Amino acid sequence: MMAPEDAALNGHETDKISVLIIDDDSQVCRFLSKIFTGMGYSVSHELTLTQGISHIFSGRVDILFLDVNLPDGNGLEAINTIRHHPSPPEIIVITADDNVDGAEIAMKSKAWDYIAKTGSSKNFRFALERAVEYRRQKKASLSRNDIRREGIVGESRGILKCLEKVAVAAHSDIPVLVTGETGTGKELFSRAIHACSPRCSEPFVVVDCAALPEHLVESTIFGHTRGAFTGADRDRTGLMKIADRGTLFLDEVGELPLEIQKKFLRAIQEKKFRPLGSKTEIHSNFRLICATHRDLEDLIKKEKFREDLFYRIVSLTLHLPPLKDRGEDVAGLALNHMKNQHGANLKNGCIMSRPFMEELQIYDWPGNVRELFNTLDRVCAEAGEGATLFPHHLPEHIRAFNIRHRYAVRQTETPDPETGSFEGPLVPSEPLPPFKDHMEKNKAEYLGHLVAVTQGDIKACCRISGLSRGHLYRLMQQYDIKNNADS
Ligand SMILES: Nc1ncnc2c1ncn2[C@@H]1O[C@H](COP(=O)(O)OP(=O)(O)OP(=O)(O)O)[C@@H](O)[C@H]1O
Repeated sequence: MMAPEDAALNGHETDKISVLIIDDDSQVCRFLSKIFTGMGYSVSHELTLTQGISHIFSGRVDILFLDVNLPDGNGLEAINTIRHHPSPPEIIVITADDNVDGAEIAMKSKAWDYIAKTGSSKNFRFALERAVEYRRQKKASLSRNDIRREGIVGESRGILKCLEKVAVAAHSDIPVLVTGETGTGKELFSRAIHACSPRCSEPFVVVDCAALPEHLVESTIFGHTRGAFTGADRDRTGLMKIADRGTLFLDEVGELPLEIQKKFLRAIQEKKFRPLGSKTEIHSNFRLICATHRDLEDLIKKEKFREDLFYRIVSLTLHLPPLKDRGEDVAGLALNHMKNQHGANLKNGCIMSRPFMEELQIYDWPGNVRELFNTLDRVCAEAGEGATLFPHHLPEHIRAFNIRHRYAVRQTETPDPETGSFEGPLVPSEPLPPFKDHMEKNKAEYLGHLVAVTQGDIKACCRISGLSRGHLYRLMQQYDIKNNADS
C-alpha cells in the first residue's frame, strides 16, 4: 500500500472523507491527488486492482476513483466485489476510452459516475463534490435523530421535513441556500445548521446584504486596509475572515450588488480574497449559508443575479413553508413564545383563552412567525399583566380578516341535501357596504397591517407588497397611514 498523500486538512468536515484512486498510470494518480488534496480531502492511490481492493477492505474509503483497464483486471468487473464491503465507497469510474457500453455497465453496477480522463479537472472536482455530498447525506440520514432543535418549534410535516434537511446540511460542508417568505425562520434554521455542525464552536457571522449601504458591502465582507478609500483610517478585518473556520451567513443574498457578486464568487470558490487596498490575498475556511425571500432564478433572467454564483450557492436548498400552510404549528409557537417572553406559567403572565387561540389559527400571518410573535407582544403589553386574552384583544385587522374568512367559508358551504338548509345563516348579520367603500376600507386596512407587521420598515413593506417605494408612499398619504418608525 502506498503512503497517503494526506491533505493539509484545514476543514472540520473534510478530514472525515477519504478518497482512493486506483489507476496504473502514476501520472494520472499524481494529477488527481493534487486536485483532491487541494480540495481538502485525504487522498491515497494504488497502481493495481489487487492492491486497491485490499486497501478498501483493510481500511475505510469513502470515494473511489476506479480505472477500467488495470494490469491485473478490469475495474468494472471488480465493482461487485467492492460492493460486498459492509460500507462500500461511492465509485466514480475513470477511463481513457470514453465508450457508451462502459458507461452503461458502470451505471448498472451502481457506480456513482463515469468520467473520461481526457475531460477537464473541473469534471473531476464536480464529480467528487457530488459524490461527497451524497455520502454525507447517507451518513446524515442514519443519524437524523441526533439533531437538536435549537429553539425551533413545530410538529407540522413541513417543519419536520425542514428539520431533516437541517440534519443533512449539518453533516455536510457544502453551501446551503435557505428560502422562504419573510419571518419564516430562515436565520433561525441557518443558525441551527451551524449549531449542529462540526463548526459549532466557531463563529456564525451574519452579513445582512439588504441592510448594508451599497458602498460599504465590499469593505464589510472583504475588509480593507488603512487609506484604501476616504474615511478608511485603520485596517478593518472583513466578515469573511472573521468567519474563518465557522459559518458565513449571507442574509438576503439577492440584494448583493452585481459588481460584488463576481468577487464573491471567486472568494467562495478559492476561499481566498483580497481586502480593499491590500496587495496580498488572505485565506478563510468558512462554510457558506445564504438566505433569500426572492426568486433568484427570476433575478437571473432579469440579469440582476449571476447564474454562476447561483449554481455555486445552491448545492443544498432548504425551503421554509409559510405559516399559513402549517396552521397546526400556530398554537405551539404561540404557547412557546408566551412562556418564554411573557411568563405564561408565572403568576403575572398573560393567559390565552381558547377562543383567542382559535382566532390566531384562522388568521393567515403574511409576516409569518415574526408577525405572530410581534402581535402577541403587542397584545400582552396592551392587555396588561396577568390578563386573560380574548379575541377582542387582537388588532382590528386580524379580527376583520377572520370575520371575512368565516363569511367566505360559509359562502362555499353547500346546503344539506336532505333538508335543503344551510347549517348557519348564509348572509352576514350586518348589511353589506357598497363595493367601493368595502374595497377602500380593505386597502387602508392592508396598508396599516403592512406597516405594523414590518414595524415601519419601508424596504420590507415594498418587498412584501410588491409596491415600489414611490407608490407605497403615495398610498400611505392617500389613506393617512402613519409610520411610527419615522417619528
Ligand atoms: N419554527 C420556529 N420556531 C420558533 N421560532 C421561530 C420559528 N420560525 C421563526 N421563528 C422566530 O421568528 C422570528 C423571525 O425569524 P427569522 O429572523 O429567522 O426569519 P427570516 O425568515 O430570517 O426573516 P427575514 O426574511 O425577514 O429576515 C425570530 O424571532 C425567530 O426566532
